[in-house]
Amino acid sequence: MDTDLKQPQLDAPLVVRSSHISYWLALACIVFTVYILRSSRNGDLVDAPLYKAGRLKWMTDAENLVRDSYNKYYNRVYKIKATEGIQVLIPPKYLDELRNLPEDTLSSTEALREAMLSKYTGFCPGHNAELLSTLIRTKLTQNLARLVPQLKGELEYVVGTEFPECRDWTSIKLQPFVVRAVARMSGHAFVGPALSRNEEWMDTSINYAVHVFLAAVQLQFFPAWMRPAAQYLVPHLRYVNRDIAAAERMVLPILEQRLRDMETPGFDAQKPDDFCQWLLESLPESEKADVRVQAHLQLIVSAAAIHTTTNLAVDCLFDLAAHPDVQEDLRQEVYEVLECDDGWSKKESMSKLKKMDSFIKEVQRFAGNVTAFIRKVIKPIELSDGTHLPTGTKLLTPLAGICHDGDFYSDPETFDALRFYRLRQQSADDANRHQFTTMGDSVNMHFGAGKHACPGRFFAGNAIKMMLAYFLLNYDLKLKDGEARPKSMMVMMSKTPNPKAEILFRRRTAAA
Ligand code: HEM
Repeated sequence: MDTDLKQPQLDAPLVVRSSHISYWLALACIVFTVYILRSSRNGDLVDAPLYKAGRLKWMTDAENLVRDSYNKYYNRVYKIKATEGIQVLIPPKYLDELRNLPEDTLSSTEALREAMLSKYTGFCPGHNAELLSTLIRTKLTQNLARLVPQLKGELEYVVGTEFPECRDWTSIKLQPFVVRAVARMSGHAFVGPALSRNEEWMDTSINYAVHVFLAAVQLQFFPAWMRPAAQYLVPHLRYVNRDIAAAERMVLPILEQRLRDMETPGFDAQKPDDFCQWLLESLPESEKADVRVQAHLQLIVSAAAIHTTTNLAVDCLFDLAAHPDVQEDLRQEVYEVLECDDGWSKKESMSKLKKMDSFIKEVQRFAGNVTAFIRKVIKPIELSDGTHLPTGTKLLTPLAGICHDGDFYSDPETFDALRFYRLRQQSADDANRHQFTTMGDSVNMHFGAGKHACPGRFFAGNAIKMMLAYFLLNYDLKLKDGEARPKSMMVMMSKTPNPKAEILFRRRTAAA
């Protein structure tokens, strides 16, 4: 039986449906093709070998090119000329020299501003960037255990209202459902329950990132000198502005209510525990009540959280469907940790899901992004091998190559769900070193490195574990007959699960 998800909300005009996404991706590809066929005049001042591949190939096959170039120039600094001009690829052995350089020497913010054309798209948290990361790292991460029952409630609600019953095996297009589930769960933690179930908020928080990305792609089509005028020709910039206006309109009453409540005696004892409240307590006095600041930061945090977490959750569900034996193993662990002895309400439960943690990390090794550590050189840098990186150089690490390097992973081409679980058994140090959220070496780069490493990875890890646990307890999963695990899609350097791919679900109680 093939069933499309029951999603009345998809009729709302602001939602980017998966067919629309395909349309815009196709448009983006055409625009980019024209762009890359124009000759690039990017400076090429770094003395390192250039890996040659057609720029069109970079648009569709970047993963294989990164892996091939990594192996070809093993342990050496090299250059590629991809869709964004010349970029310098840094192998793991040089990352220790770079990861902790100050922002005024090697900048993550500048690299992001350039890639997202923030001058036009407005996509940048600006002077509140550090505050944003600090609040995620402290308030959100410290509250994870307390948030579990609330997020579980959101998950049950979204499954109850939008997921088919699946009495028998039912084919489900997964990505459109998961993105809404993740948006609800994150919305609860970010903007609070009053807005997290509001359809317009859902649409806006999901679509803002897509609109920014597509606006940046369209703007790239024009040379820099034309952009001040060309910005008015870019339809997605209008959508971005519309998202911002909608967010401000929706956040305003929440903000006003909070400000009134904060004047009420006894408010502290029952104050809401969400990003909106933490911002109110931490923003500079002049910005606390400024709805433009609050709404913009809410959109930025949603953009950072929703699609990244969705992609990995979808990939995990695809891999569960492809590996029924892993389903059984993980289901048993979930049952023991969460279902017995009221585990859902215990602080340490999510970290006790060690097999699942290993599985998610292994899925990310195969399906995660192909590059990481996007940086721009602000002051010239000299690497220990003598390579000179002048001001303006754009850096990346070849993550897809690192993830399949036999020096770092035994039998690297084999998907081994319990690989990191076993490594964790080796010693107390290893128990910490091989967790999904662990960083600090030059190999675990899926969450970046150094000061700008992803502060939201603990929240993402928890949300994904909850979702997998919920599906394992309540459903069996399998691939459609005769089909292989759905392949990821490459859009320039970004890798995403196929938004149209379907797998089969059957409710376990119905099957029993
Ligand atoms: C599986 C899910 C996620 C992945 C793969 C991911 C990945 C990343 C990566 C690669 C970076 C750049 C790090 C660097 O360049 O060093 C980053 C930055 C960031 N992420 Fe995540 N992320 C995820 C989920 C989240 C979530 C759930 C949040 C919010 C709760 C979040 C908030 C941020 C923020 C604010 C930054 C910017 C940090 C800074 O520049 O200081 N991310 N993320």
